[in-house]
Formats: sequence, C-alpha cells, structure tokens
Amino acid sequence: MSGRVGVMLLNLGGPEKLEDVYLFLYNLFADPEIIRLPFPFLQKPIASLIAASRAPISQENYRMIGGGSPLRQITEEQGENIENVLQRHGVDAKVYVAMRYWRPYTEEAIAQIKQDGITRLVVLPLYPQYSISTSGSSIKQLDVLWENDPELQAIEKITIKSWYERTGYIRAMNQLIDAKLQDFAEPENVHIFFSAHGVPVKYVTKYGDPYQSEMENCVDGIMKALRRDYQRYNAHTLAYQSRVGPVEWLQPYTEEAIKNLAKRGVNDLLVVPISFVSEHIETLQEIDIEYREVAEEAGIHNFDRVPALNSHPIFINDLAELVMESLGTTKAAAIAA
Ligand SMILES: C=CC1=C(C)c2cc3[nH]c(cc4nc(cc5[nH]c(cc1n2)c(C)c5CCC(=O)O)C(CCC(=O)O)=C4C)c(C)c3C=C
Ligand SMILES: [Fe+2]
Ligand SMILES: [Fe+2]
Repeated sequence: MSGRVGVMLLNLGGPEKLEDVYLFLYNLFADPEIIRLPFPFLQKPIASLIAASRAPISQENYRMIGGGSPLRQITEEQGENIENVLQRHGVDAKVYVAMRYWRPYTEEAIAQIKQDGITRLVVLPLYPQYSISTSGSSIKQLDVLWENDPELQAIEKITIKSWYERTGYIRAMNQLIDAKLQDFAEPENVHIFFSAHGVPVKYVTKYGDPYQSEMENCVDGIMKALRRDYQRYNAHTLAYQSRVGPVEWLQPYTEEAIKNLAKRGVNDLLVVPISFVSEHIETLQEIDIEYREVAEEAGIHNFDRVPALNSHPIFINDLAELVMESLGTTKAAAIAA
C-alpha cells in the first residue's frame, strides 16, 4: 500500500435547522435520480415548486424531532469511529463525509481530499442496499466530478456498491432486534415488522433498480441469523414507508400493513428500520410518532422500535473491515473505477 488513503462516506444529508428545510428539499427534488422528468430543463422549476409546497409539512415534522435532522452529527461520529478502528489496525486513513443534499456537500469533501493529497479513495455509501435514488445518485455525481477533473483522475477510486450481506452488519442488527424482543412479555409472540424507505415502483420495473430484491435478501439474511426460536415462532413482514407524490411506490405500504396486522389480531409489534443506518426524520418522527399512533388506533397495544445502528461497535468494526478488504487484494465487494 502506498500514498495517502481516504474513505468517503456517502450519505443523504438533512436540514440542520428549520430554515434549511426549503433548500434541502430543493436540492433533493432537483436531482434527476429522485424525480425523473422527460425534459431536463423543467427539473429546477419543478423542484422549486414541489419544495415550496412540501416545506411546511416537512418543517412541522422536523420541528417535532427538535428542529433539525441529527444525520450530520451521527454520520460524523460514524466517520470518527471508523477512522479510529482503521488507525488501530495500522491503516492511516482519513475519513470524509460527503452528503448529497446538505452540508458537508460532496464538493466540500472533494476539496478537502485534494488539499490532503489523498491518492487512494474508498467510496463507501452508508446505505446497506443499493438504490438508483440513493447510493446510485451519489456515485453518479462522483463519476461526473471525476470525468471533468484531471486532478481527481490521479486518485485511485474504489467504489463499494452495497454491503447488506456482511456478517458484522447482520450480527449487529440481530443484537438490536434480540434486545428489544426481550422487553416484550412474550418475545416469541412479537411480529417483527421490517420497514424500509420506499421508492416508486417504476424504479424497479422500468429502470432496473436492484433495491427491492436487495431489501428482500437483506431481510431474509437477518431473519435466518436470528436465534433459532425466533426464526421458528416469530412472524415477520417487510413493508415500505415514506411515500411522497402521486405515483405508485413499492408495496405493501407500512401504514396499511400495520392496519392489516391489527385486523388479524396482532397485538405486539416490533418495527425494524432497515434501509438506513442512522436515526433520522423517518425513524424519529414517522415511525415513533405517526406509525405508533396508527398502530395504537388500530388496536396494537405493544408497539416498539429497534434503534438505528448509529455507532454500534460491531457495525463500525465491520465497515472498517470492509474498507480494509477493498484496499487489499480482496476485490469481491468492490468495483474499481
Ligand atoms: C435508503 C433510503 C432512502 C431511499 C431509497 C430514498 C428514496 C427517496 N426519497 C425521496 C424523498 C424524500 N426523502 C426525504 C428524506 C429522507 N430520505 C432518506 C432515505 C432514502 N430516500 C432519509 C434518510 C431521509 C431523511 C434525512 C433526514 O433529514 O433525517 C425527504 C425529506 C423529508 C420529508 O419531507 O419527508 C423527501 C421528500 C424520494 C422521492 C425517493 C425516491 C425516489
Ligand atoms: Fe428519501
Ligand atoms: Fe416522511
């Protein structure tokens, strides 16, 4: 190994204050990987219209969780922890956070990487499963930056696409699920409810997004690694949340699935957020407040949620290991670009 090593953590970003919400939403909807329009010249005007109409609802949701997204702080902590594990293993790498729609923006991370003289860069999306709309969008943005900048072309870029099959990730998820199941009076009667962030159906059926199949495999992998008695007795569901706009998204929708389970007599429900590794608006507001209310109104009395991984030590160690494997001879999980 020679030269200075960098690790770039890709994430979505979130508004830090209520005043940031409009611009954050504008950045999001201006991304053609989030809203695909037939005419590119319409992207920005439509983004400002949708952002303006969604901002009041979105602001209200951020107000309910303290006035901003915790994503920056959590992602920076994850970065520091990964860096520490790498250092302990003798890998003198520096970790950078590159957010797609808020600060620190990808461009800020790139400027720092250039200044630090990084010669090898591992690009690590903080999304376990690949979607065109998340990891795909950030990876595309990097490809464009690389294409247009000879200074960047001198940096060897190793891009990891997804990593939901990693045993450390699955083990950490299982620990969190197991701990929460123990809090129920009858753990084997609890319905384990995986709730993933949705995408429009067209992404899968028309654009070939592997997101749904990776999600299904991920849930299977987690269930198969659970304690044998849970595998045997606990029923589970995968549903999709956070739909926005008029088009059809992946189904079943979380809200409907909760109501249907209540109708079938389910009384103990443990929600597992599955598409994202940090606490964020959709866990803290949508699951903890909105879906809890839906569940209680439908007659589910015992409702709980598994916390996000954040800086769970098994998870952080696993990501650091993935980085080391990508830098070494094992290229299985990585594609060199
Ligand atoms: C794997 C995770 C995610 C996928 C897939 C995804 C696709 C996707 N999202 C939108 C629209 C919105 N997303 C918003 C917030 C948001 N999205 C994710 C993750 C995924 N999105 C996260 C982690 C967050 C929250 C960040 C935070 O602040 O904590 C929002 C804004 C919030 C709101 O107003 O509800 C929108 C809008 C689309 C259209 C899409 C796929 C095409
Ligand atoms: Fe989203
Ligand atoms: Fe939402």
